[in-house]
Amino acid sequence: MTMLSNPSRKYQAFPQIDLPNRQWPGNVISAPPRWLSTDLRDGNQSIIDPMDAVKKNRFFDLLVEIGVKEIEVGFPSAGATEFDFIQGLVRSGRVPGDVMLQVLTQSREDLIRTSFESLEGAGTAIVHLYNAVSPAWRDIVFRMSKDEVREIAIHGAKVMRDEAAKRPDTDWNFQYSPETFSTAELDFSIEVCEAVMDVLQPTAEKPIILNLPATVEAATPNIYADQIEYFCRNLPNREAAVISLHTHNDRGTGVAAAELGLMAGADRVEGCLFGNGERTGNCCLVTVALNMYTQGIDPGLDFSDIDRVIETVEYCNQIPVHQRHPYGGELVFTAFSGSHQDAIKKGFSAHEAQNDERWRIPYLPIDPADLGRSYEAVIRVNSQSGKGGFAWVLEQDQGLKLPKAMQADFSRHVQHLADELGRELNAADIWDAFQTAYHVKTPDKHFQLVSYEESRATDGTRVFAGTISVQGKEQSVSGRGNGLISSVIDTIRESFGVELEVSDYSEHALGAGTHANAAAYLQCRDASGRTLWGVGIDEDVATASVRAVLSAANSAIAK
Ligand SMILES: CC(=O)SCCNC(=O)CCNC(=O)[C@H](O)C(C)(C)COP(=O)(O)OP(=O)(O)OC[C@H]1O[C@@H](n2cnc3c(N)ncnc32)[C@H](O)[C@@H]1OP(=O)(O)O
Ligand SMILES: CC(C)C(=O)C(=O)O
Repeated sequence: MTMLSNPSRKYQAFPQIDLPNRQWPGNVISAPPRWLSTDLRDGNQSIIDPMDAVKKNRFFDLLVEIGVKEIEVGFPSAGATEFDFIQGLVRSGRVPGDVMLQVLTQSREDLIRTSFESLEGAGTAIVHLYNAVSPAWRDIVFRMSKDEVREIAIHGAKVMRDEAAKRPDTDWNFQYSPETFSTAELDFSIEVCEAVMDVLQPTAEKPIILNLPATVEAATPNIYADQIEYFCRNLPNREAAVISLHTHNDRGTGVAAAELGLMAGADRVEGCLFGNGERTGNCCLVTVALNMYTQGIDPGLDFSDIDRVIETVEYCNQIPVHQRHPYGGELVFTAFSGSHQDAIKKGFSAHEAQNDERWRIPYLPIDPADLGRSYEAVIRVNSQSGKGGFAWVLEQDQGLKLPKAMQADFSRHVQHLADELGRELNAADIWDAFQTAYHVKTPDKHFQLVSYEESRATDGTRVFAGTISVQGKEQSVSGRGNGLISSVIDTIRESFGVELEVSDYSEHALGAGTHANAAAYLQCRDASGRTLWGVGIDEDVATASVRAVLSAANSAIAK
């Protein structure tokens, strides 16, 4: 079996839409749409084990919590589980006053009646009627003419109207979907929708929802936008209709199609959290909402604890959210590669220094904190990582701010360890490698600081006195102020024969919560001209600087 050398024998390009002077490319999304979650219907009908009432209730509560106001809760005529859940929900009193339940039904009399019965007692609700309108469905599924297919819709609308009239205590809203809209003739879809409107008599005050599905996504998203703009321009009595989008993701552009559809004039978006749904899924509501958020628009949906949302969605659907799913995936705030880590680290520093909230962190389109994620997870280190990665980890974990040149030196050790272990390095691996590389944990044969005392002279300069040892031989060291490092270096040359020449030195205080108060970094050359680094970490700066000298001396004798 091979792919076709000439696929045009089997597949044809989707025709362009004749839409002169299309407006949507110049439009911007400036306000959130009405959102409808179809997780409990389109999402539920697409999973291996449809949700039981416990899962459906848990999902429903989550949707209410994040702020979804229109929720398609099921397909009541599909069976007792669906019907009982919907009726149970209505009777439970758990549906907030500003949330509307929606149910879906084929345009068949008995199914429509069952759907109304399932909502008995609801304060307000939407009944959603559908039938497919495109040529393939007309020819293959229904084997009906256009007139007969239009008649299915008209008959369904009449049953809806009559069933609603029998239950005046509920505020009924009607939704109609010309299923397969995206592959149907536009004028025929309009004709069918107009016929449904003739029956239901919507007004601007009490509009009908016309939901225009890309039941199967068949073209680039600009074509869908053209279809929506064409529909909006040519539907008579447009003001009596809420135009709703329901995209699928067969070509991987379900979100893009919904966004362009909004630009083309739609008012409402249907979809599922994290894009669950038939085949490749529905439009992902999380992505569309957070795309808006990153453009400065409040989407009216709250994903500030996105991990909890994911936990519930994964539990209910029994499908994991992909690690790279926009905004929610486990890896989307993680940078492995060195240049990304470097840029993110610089971005966070610049962000801390600026005095406004403007978000300008390279590689991160959204602040992870807005979604309840922590910065700690941002940078991870493996063999692809550069200096920025471990420097960030050492700074976050130990408070150490390594000088640039020392980062380059330590980089060799990290690279070596990552190659050797063949896995991601965690913070403990990096700290351990650092202590080994710079002899922070000193074995017996190395230079040790045996005892020490730091005090202040009357003029305020720091005075240090202590004892160092190597291989059992002890020697006193002392010094004050800026001369301390050179006096220790002189001592280890004269007493132990180890030559060091200082080329750079820096120190800094360690932040609150770290295990010591000061860190000192010393760059030296040994007798053969090799560059060595020493690091000292201690309660006070003087002791840290002495330790840095001993650390460099240990590197000299270890080499
Ligand atoms: C695009 C979507 O996602 S639409 C939602 C789809 N969701 C579901 O189907 C889930 C729930 N469905 C079910 O549980 C069942 O299919 C039921 C209960 C609705 C109906 O079951 P059944 O009566 O056994 O029939 P089945 O589903 O096979 O329906 C096929 C018949 O319905 C007709 N039909 C399909 N859609 C529609 C429609 N929207 N309006 C009218 N008739 C329709 C078909 O032409 C076919 O007719 P035929 O038997 O004369 O050839
Ligand atoms: C019923 C409709 C809205 C649907 O699910 C689809 O066309 O995908």
